[in-house]
Formats: sequence, C-alpha cells, structure tokens
Amino acid sequence: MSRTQPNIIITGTPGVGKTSHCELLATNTGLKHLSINQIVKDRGCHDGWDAEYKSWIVDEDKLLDSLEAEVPTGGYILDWHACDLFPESWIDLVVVLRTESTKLYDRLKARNYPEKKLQENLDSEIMQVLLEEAREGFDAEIVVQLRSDEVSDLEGNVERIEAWIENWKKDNSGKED
Ligand SMILES: Nc1ncnc2c1ncn2[C@@H]1O[C@H](COP(=O)(O)OP(=O)(O)OP(=O)(O)O)[C@@H](O)[C@H]1O
Repeated sequence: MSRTQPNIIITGTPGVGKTSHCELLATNTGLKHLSINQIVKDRGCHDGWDAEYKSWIVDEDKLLDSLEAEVPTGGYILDWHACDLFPESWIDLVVVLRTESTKLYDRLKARNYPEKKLQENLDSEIMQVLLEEAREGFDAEIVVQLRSDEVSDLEGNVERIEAWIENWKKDNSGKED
C-alpha cells in the first residue's frame, strides 16, 4: 500500500525523550502520535503485569494485529522502546534517540524507577542496544541516531524530522497504489 504520509518510529531507552519528541512533532506536523505503551494497556495487548519491572508483559502478536488496520495507511509516529517487531513495509524512518548516561540516570531517578530497572536501562543505553536493534531490523539508510541531551536538541531534532517529512512528501507525491 502506498502512503501519502510517512510513518516514523521514535525509539530509544526509556527516559531518552521519545514522548517529548513525539508530542512536539505531532503538534507541528499533524501526524498522529501512537504511544505503544498506552495502546498495550488500553487495548489489552499483554499477558499481564510484571510487578518487579512495573511494566506490562507485551503480547506482540496482539499488538501488531491491533495496529494493522491503522498504521499501514500512513501518518503515524510510533513511540516505543522497541522497534524490530514492526514490519519493514510499514516504516519510512526510524529515529533512535540517545542520551548521556548521567542525564539518563537523573531522569530515571526522578521517576523513581526500581534500582534494577534503572541499572538495566543505563546499561542498555551505554551498549546502544536500541540502535543495534534498529540497524538489524531496518535498512541502514532509514535509521538515524539523534542526541537528546538538552532541550535545544529536542527542538533541533524535531525541526530536522519536519524537514525530512516535507522531503518525503515531495518524493512520494503522485504515487498511486
Ligand atoms: N532533550 C531533552 N533535554 C532535556 N530533558 C529532556 C529531553 N528529552 C526529555 N527530557 C526530559 O526527560 C524526561 C523523560 O522524557 P520522556 O518522557 O519524553 O522520555 P521517554 O523516552 O518517552 O520515556 P519512556 O520510554 O519511559 O516513555 C522528561 O522529564 C523530559 O522532560
């Protein structure tokens, strides 16, 4: 199916700034922000609650089934800490946000993350787990890594993604199914 609007994944370790980026980008572009955490919860795409990690145990098949009628039509920003489950055919750009570990520590600490979960997320950021996952799941040319250390990074990143969207629309205008 050809799309008149692109689909973008904004991914990265919890606390890097995915929600902040997605909200600003959605406001500026009219693309629809899909918080996958919220969808998992609201649409019951899970096998229960993990009390230790304080998070839902996601049922990926149910999640994909639930997104299948919307996302392929285009115009969505997918906000999640994982990306490799989404079919490549759905996705036009994958943005992996990165943050200095000291800043990430402060942000997660402020949220009262359980210590084990906090350490695992810091390790994951240092080992660039999400970047590797994106590179393994998608063509290198659609994966970009952006810094999210300061508020000015957020504004600059969103401007850059907006410019990318405009170019994508020009390149894809007039294409039919
Ligand atoms: N570029 C940035 N500069 C400074 N603070 C930031 C930046 N990005 C996010 N923050 C702050 O860090 C905290 C976490 O941001 P946010 O909720 O957007 O992260 P997230 O990646 O969506 O996390 P989660 O995966 O848990 O939903 C918030 O308090 C936010 O204001």
